[in-house]
Amino acid sequence: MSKHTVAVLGTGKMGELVISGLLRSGWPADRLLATARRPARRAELAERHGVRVVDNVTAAGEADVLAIGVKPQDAGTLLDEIGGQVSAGTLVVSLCAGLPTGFFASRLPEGTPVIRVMTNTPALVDQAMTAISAGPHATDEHLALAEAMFQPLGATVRVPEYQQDAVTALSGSGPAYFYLMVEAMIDAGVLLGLPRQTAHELVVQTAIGSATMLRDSGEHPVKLREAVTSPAGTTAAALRELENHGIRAALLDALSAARDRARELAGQAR
Ligand SMILES: NC(=O)C1=CN([C@@H]2O[C@H](COP(=O)(O)OP(=O)(O)OC[C@H]3O[C@@H](n4cnc5c(N)ncnc54)[C@H](OP(=O)(O)O)[C@@H]3O)[C@@H](O)[C@H]2O)C=CC1
Ligand SMILES: O=C(O)[C@@H]1CCC=N1
Repeated sequence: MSKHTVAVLGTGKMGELVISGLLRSGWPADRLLATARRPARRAELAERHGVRVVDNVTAAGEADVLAIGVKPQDAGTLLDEIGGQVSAGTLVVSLCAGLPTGFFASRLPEGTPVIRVMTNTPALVDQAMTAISAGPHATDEHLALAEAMFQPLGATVRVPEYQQDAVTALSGSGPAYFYLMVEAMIDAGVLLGLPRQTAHELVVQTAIGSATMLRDSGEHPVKLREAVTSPAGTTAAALRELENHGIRAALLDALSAARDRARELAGQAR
């Protein structure tokens, strides 16, 4: 795969995760390019990762894989800038929430292959969940290349593009839901009189243990929950309160809102 040159256009949080993950996986730094808007950010990226930071037009002309790391609202402007540099031999990989591959295809030369990817921030620790969809002109070879780029960052799955807004709601935004839960549990521990640091340690290790069991035991979460829930015990008392407060309904509404917001972002992008 190292024969390809990857440029990340708009290297913010996600773009930097892609670059650092590729470097950790052994991708040669001289086959990576980054672009950024602010001079301070450009200098930071060059110093931190040893990659060449160039302007968007240079990157689009030199690289044969363009990873689009800007916010959905900024993608149209970026495509206007680079459109003339892109050829049918360039693979465009969008990291953007909401934007369909057609958004890119309609602004790039006819025949440009486009792939849509939804990854998440645990890429920082090589535990990302990345869903990959083929758009116009993307072949199996292009999908394999996108997979090779994201596999070092964690797990990958191929999904039909129509599922990507739901994926975004579930795993793209998902880390934030878990962090909110952890934050609230730590506060609850403090309310019950535990020192904050102790509460933090207890909750984080419980989250890691629970996640590891979910992944490694092969058991359904219901079974794992039942094993914790003793008759007339403490867990049942807590779960009743969570249900009283509508935790399931809250999650159904929250994820629907995230999915709807992804659609709105697509509608608003120019
Ligand atoms: N954060 C997350 O958990 C996830 C985000 N995504 C998607 O990833 C994309 C990036 O998100 P995220 O990394 O969080 O956002 P960031 O704001 O951290 O990164 C976007 C970067 O793009 C830069 N930028 C904007 N316009 C240009 C341009 N014309 N040329 C060069 N650089 C430009 C911005 O520069 P400046 O800082 O100077 O404004 C910024 O550094 C979004 O489309 C988002 O939907 C997908 C999955 C998860
Ligand atoms: O909040 C967002 O719009 C981005 C996309 C998924 C996670 N963060």
